[in-house]
Amino acid sequence: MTAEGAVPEPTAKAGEEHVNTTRAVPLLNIANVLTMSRLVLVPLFLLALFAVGGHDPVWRWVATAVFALASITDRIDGDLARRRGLITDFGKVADPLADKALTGAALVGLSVLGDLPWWVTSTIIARELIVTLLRFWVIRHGVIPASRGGKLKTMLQAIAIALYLIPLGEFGEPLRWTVMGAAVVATVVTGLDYTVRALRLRAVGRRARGGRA
Ligand SMILES: O=P(O)(O)OC[C@H](O)CO
Repeated sequence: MTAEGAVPEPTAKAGEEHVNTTRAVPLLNIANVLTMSRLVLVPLFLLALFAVGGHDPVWRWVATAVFALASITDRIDGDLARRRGLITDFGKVADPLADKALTGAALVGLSVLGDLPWWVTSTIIARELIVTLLRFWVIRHGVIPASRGGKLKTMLQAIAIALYLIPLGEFGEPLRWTVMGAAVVATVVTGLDYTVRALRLRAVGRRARGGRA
């Protein structure tokens, strides 16, 4: 990673990984600042979630509001980066990482409080960890940005988590389970898709380097 990020070649299609980078973009730009602010909101969210034993309705609403605010930055930073030409390699790596920190913290918090089964949390965190490791494994060949499926997965996770955070009582159970079920399926399916993308990118990169790793 260099001191500055870069925008993709004009020929690169949106949502596809690419090897080459060209025009320099300052790292300290509004899109990246928003991405980093998502990370700053994670401890604040956890403080609100665990306040007064973790099941106080008022604090659950506060935790939901902080989580929603952090999730909204995910929409805004991506849009700003695209519209203002602020896409950087740093942003492509940091954006999914910030999302994973937020969703990971929320899932573990909900499981610790006994509100969400651990198998859901473990499945999602295992996928996020594997995809992150894959991204770093192939980084010398290029960056794998978030795909449309990955963005949809993150949105489903955020809605499902919000439904668990909001004190809906037992009435909310069917809705919670439906959305969380869809989020788990999207998480696994997109994880497999990224695995294929990483292997393909590595193969192309190795061929370009004459067979070297
Ligand atoms: O599925 P990933 O790892 O590409 O993550 C997607 C991002 O969270 C979308 O902002």
